[in-house]
Amino acid sequence: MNVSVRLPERAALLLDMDGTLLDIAPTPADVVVPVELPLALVRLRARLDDALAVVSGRPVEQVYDLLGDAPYAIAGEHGAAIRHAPGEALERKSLPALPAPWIAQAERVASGYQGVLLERKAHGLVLHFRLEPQAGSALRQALLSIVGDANPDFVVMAAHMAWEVKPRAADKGRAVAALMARAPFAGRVPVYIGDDVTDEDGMRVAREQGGIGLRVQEAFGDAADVRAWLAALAAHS
Ligand SMILES: O=P(O)(O)OC[C@H]1O[C@H](O[C@H]2O[C@H](CO)[C@@H](O)[C@H](O)[C@H]2O)[C@H](O)[C@@H](O)[C@@H]1O
Repeated sequence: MNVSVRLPERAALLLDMDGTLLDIAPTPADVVVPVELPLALVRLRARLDDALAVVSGRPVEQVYDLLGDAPYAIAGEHGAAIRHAPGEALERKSLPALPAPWIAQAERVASGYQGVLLERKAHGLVLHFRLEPQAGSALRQALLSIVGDANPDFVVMAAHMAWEVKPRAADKGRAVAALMARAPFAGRVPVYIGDDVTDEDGMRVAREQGGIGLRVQEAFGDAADVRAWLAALAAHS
């Protein structure tokens, strides 16, 4: 794909991870980080005076394990936790705990399928059905009956071949706002790139702050195209 996206002057890059920087893999543990990616991010980070963040649904620790300090800041669990700078302690939002009976119920649901994975997060859980796609709608119904469709604290959110129970108060829009309020992001033009439902909040806040929100599928094609674009930008740094 011929990508013609131009980075504005004084941009801040806010990048989703799975499906944007990394190709989607059969399971969350199977993702592969191409060797060139951290190198390109490090060069871009220098060009942007450190204003480069990864904003992920994964816990911050997992993003760090995969990308190290290539991104200056990392927002994890859809903004529930933010590491604002390399080596800094995590800033955690005060969020409700996932009720223990929900976890037990979700475990029971997952155990009814061979190919369904239950992923736990500090304030949520995910049922992955990529290995058993036909389970998708039954899993959604099961989670909705566990959580309810109007719970004030938690929501069942669609993700790529997965359903996630997450706190309503954690979203990528709030993560972008929190990042953009501090150095080295403050005063820059946010450019948010993402591919999933959860990324729509990040794109919206980037646009509200005078920046750009780009959907991978429309602006680039796929994650390999995003990486090629980042590598080209880095090469011209
Ligand atoms: O916000 P992101 O960085 O894009 O993270 C979103 C979710 O990514 C992971 O799940 C997704 O990617 C897996 C690996 O490619 C894939 O197997 C799965 O089907 C996708 O849903 C991760 O496991 C979740 O915790 C993230 O919320």
